[in-house]
Amino acid sequence: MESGGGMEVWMSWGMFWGVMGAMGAAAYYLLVLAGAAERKGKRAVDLGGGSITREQVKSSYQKYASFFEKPKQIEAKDNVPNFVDTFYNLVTDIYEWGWGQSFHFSPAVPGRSHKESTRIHEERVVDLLGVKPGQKVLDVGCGVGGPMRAIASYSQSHVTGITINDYQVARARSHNKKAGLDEICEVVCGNFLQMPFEDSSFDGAYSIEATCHAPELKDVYSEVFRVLKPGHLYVTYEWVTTPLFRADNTLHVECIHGIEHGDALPGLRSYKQVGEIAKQVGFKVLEDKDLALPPAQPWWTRLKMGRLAYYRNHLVIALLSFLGIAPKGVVDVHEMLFKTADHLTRGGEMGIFSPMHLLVLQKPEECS
Ligand SMILES: C=C(CC[C@@H](C)[C@H]1CC[C@H]2C3=CC[C@H]4[C@H](C)[C@@H](O)CC[C@]4(C)[C@H]3CC[C@]12C)C(C)C
Ligand SMILES: C[S@@+](CC[C@H](N)C(=O)[O-])C[C@H]1O[C@@H](n2cnc3c(N)ncnc32)[C@H](O)[C@@H]1O
Repeated sequence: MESGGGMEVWMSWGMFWGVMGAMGAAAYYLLVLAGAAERKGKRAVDLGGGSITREQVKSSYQKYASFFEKPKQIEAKDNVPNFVDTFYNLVTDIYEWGWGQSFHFSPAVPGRSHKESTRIHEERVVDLLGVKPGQKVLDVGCGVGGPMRAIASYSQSHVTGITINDYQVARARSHNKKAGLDEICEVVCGNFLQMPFEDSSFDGAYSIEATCHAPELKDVYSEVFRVLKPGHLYVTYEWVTTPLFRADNTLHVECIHGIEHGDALPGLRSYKQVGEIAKQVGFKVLEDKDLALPPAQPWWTRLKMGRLAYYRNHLVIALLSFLGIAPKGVVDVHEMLFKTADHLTRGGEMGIFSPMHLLVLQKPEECS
């Protein structure tokens, strides 16, 4: 009897430590190892609220969400840069953790990884701009500088990036230094609607999925026009609705509103509008086409394939938040991203939305 009882105790202790060990390993995997698209970059335990204090994350998220309540504050033009800055405080860490240092989409390239496809989409900008080593290039809305580093090392040009978010400036500078590119990559905190640069001072300019945040596209295009040297080029990848979008189709409208809500957009423009605005500003339009159209492979497959990982990420974030490691509001922010991933995927599948409408624009030579 006694020895049987001893055996039971021994077995239950064994099971206890076994379960504890398994839980510890699972927690280590979830919290430390898993989920980082860039393994050496952000880790789940480092997720924060950008320049916002931990305590303010929840209220900042609520403030962000309230912009879309009626009457929509997002419609007041002057509020937009501030609202976009708040958005990037909330999402920058999650983007880096779950996507990488390039905050944009790219067409899937058969046989290539996401990282390689991203790089190909970025290097295409250099090929289109035709910039030479040592020339000065402007990155309009640079994020944490993934594209800037790829473009600078591919072209050996000097790239200056501008972003409204000072947390991104710090992240981008730190990444530039780590990559040994800080001599040719510079980052400035500022508003691309009023840029702190001299007239006609850049040999080339580009924007990747950034100008969609401008309340008036003509304001940012006019600024790029001003700072670009005459005869030189501006390449932009625009978020637009495509010719398949129907304003009288409820499904389409809901999908586009979902994209606007989860991505801090004051209102998506149509593919037609972007080219027209460029012309109004004075640019010569050299190319105007949707890079998402076949034969390009779908850009949204990466988003769709990630679904399982997003559930795991949600679990990790909820756990970290419960343990007081991640700020409370991060769960809400992640949920918002979760929903927007769905809207973006549906927009891609229905063919009503593109995040890569290409414009190659030239400032006329006679403009001095
Ligand atoms: C150009 C913009 C951003 C484009 C993309 C970089 C981001 C758009 C949606 C983001 C994401 C959605 C789902 C997230 C997921 C739930 C999370 O677990 C991990 C991060 C995501 C994959 C996240 C990553 C970045 C996006 C793909 C806009 C804002 C103009
Ligand atoms: C989706 S991110 C893209 C970043 C980068 N182009 C990339 O592909 O990684 C959009 C960027 O535009 C910047 N942005 C939005 N509105 C801005 C404004 N008014 N002035 C300066 N930057 C702005 C954001 O801060 C962010 O860095």
